[in-house]
Amino acid sequence: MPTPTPTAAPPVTGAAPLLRLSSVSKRFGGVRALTDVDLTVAAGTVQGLIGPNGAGKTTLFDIISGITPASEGTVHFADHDVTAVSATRRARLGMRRTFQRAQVFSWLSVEDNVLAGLEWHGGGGGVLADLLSLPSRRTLEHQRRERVAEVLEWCGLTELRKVSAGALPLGQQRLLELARAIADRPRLLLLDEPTSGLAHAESDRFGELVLSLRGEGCAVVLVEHDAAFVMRTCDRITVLDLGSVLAEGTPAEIQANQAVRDAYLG
Ligand SMILES: Nc1ncnc2c1ncn2[C@@H]1O[C@H](COP(=O)(O)OP(=O)(O)OP(=O)(O)O)[C@@H](O)[C@H]1O
Repeated sequence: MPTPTPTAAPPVTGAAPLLRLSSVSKRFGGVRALTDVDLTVAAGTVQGLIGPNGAGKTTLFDIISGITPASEGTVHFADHDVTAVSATRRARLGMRRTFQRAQVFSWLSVEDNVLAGLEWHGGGGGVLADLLSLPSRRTLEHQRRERVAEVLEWCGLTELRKVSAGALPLGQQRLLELARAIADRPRLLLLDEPTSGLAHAESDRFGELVLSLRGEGCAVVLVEHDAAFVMRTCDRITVLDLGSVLAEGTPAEIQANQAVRDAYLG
């Protein structure tokens, strides 16, 4: 069956902020990695985060996802103050993240990788329900399998579903990581250098999938070094330099910003 081409829907406008960072700073000993960073991301929009090496992008991602605590400032997500909330709890609220180095369970099949993205809600009755194969458990299992099939089709991975994830080339591992991240319909997706190491066609496809997610109301924040990808995929862009926000605006505004050109785009 041919893979359906995801349609790039327009951004959802007028939405309340889903993610809001206020005056976030981060120190590592004597190193100031971030200083007074504000960031607001609405549902159904794609926000790019760019800046030179060492600007603080990864640190900001770590703070948003809860891997690293901020030294100062607050993080609000989905109407909750999550500043002091664990990464696991943030994930339960609907936050998902991919990493600079694609992280897949290499020993599992492609479809089991995506299934793993759904498993963590628990099995509706636990081990006992499994042992007794209760109808509620069978229904849940069926729904999960259906969702996995849907996501694999959407990411163009259906024909590879039985293949070990570790045997996939990088481009398909990135798609698989995305498939696992979106299986549970996240509200916010954080993508760390999603096109790194991808061929042009793969990166184009990745961009289409991101725009399609946006059309479904998912907010996406992406750190990316490929400026062309950022310009065509993002609704708004935040430029970090030396740990501070240098500029924020639409791709056109960022492209025309002289300070940004000097510091980053050249
Ligand atoms: N765990 C740490 N301990 C000490 N310093 C750190 C730590 N993590 C990051 N830094 C420093 O914080 C600053 C920001 O680093 P960060 O990795 O967030 O930048 P980046 O924009 O993601 O860079 P790149 O584009 O190279 O990935 C750098 O000066 C870095 O050396």
